[in-house]
Amino acid sequence: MIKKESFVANRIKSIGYAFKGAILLLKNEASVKVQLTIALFVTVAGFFFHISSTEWITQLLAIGLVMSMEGINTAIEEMANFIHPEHHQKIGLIKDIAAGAVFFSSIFAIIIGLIIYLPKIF
Ligand SMILES: Nc1ncnc2c1ncn2[C@@H]1O[C@H](COP(=O)(O)OP(=O)(O)OP(=O)(O)O)[C@@H](O)[C@H]1O
Repeated sequence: MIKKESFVANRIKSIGYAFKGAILLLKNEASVKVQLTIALFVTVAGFFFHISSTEWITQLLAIGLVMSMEGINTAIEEMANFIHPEHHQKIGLIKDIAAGAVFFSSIFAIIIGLIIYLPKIF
């Protein structure tokens, strides 16, 4: 029983740390702020154009994927700077690869947005 309580308490603590991380990203990362602004914009567009449940799910998945990728990219950048603050070709490569992951998710999120909204606009 004590074990179960500590498990639940630990899970609640972990959610607290994750929430703190999400707030840090939203406060400090310019790209996350831009992504949140775009997310709010397309959410308003979703209500305006009365998109379907499937379109909402796809749109929310795209938003979640891009913002999560950006968070992981930021964590990798922070870790790289901490481990090796000096200029190094390998650090540059690591950062570029992490940024490439964000690029992939962003490109496909844009394509999803075009598939949803282009037929409704034109
Ligand atoms: N320590 C380093 N050694 C070698 N190249 C680096 C180093 N730091 C950054 N670079 C290169 O500069 C690019 C930009 O690095 P930076 O850390 O400013 O990332 P950023 O994408 O501009 O960050 P943010 O997303 O926070 O604006 C990297 O992708 C990498 O090519």
